[in-house]
Amino acid sequence: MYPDSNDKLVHLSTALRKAGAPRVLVVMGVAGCGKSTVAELIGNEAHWPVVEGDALHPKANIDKMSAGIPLNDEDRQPWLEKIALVAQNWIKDKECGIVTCSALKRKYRDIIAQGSNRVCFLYLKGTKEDIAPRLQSRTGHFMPASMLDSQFATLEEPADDEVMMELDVRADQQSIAKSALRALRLLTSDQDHPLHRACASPTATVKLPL
Ligand SMILES: Nc1ncnc2c1ncn2[C@@H]1O[C@H](COP(=O)(O)OP(=O)(O)OP(=O)(O)O)[C@@H](O)[C@H]1O
Ligand SMILES: O=C(O)[C@H](O)[C@@H](O)[C@H](O)[C@H](O)CO
Repeated sequence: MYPDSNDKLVHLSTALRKAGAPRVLVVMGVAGCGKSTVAELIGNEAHWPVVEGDALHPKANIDKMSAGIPLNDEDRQPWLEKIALVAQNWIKDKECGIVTCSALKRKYRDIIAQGSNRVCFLYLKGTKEDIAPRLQSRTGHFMPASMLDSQFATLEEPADDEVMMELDVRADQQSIAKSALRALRLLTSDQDHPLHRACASPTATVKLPL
């Protein structure tokens, strides 16, 4: 059993527990679930670089989403390939890094991971009711809140045989990031692993969702 089983915010897949500590984190989930926020917090704490996946979209995709039209597989293909390149370059160079990407379908995640079990998806799991208010109150972003239905319709939640960790979006962002990093660190006792660069306090408290 996963050693930190008291932490209700995280759930590790069997594939992740088998694979051990990853080198690349893909923070995934529907629009507005908190990918950029959580990726930045983990990146700051672990001293890993963060790439914002939205910055890799072709302009046509941004225009389409801004107009309230959901992307299709064909639209997403070149974008996913760029994200895959970012992830695979880190692995090839024996580096670590974090990239944000909605990665809504399993076949998208397969494109990114390219069969590597060093790539771990951090899935920010929440319901429409949890996430809609965040999108509605967010300003200055191209993604209209009206797109949330299509995001959920497209979403294929990652399964237990994928290298992934589920995180509960109902918690505050600091707790989510802290829980994720602590769980990842427990996957390796090798203190030279880049996950241990900035060690979190083992007694850090975790705020549970209401
Ligand atoms: N755990 C959280 N609790 C409350 N609010 C949060 C949490 N995480 C993020 N937020 C807020 O929700 C909004 C959406 O977060 P963020 O932009 O990080 O999501 P995202 O998944 O990156 O969105 P997108 O896919 O549209 O780029 C922001 O205003 C952010 O401050
Ligand atoms: O796959 C998709 O439909 C898109 O990538 C979106 O999810 C956005 O990139 C992003 O989340 C912006 O809000």
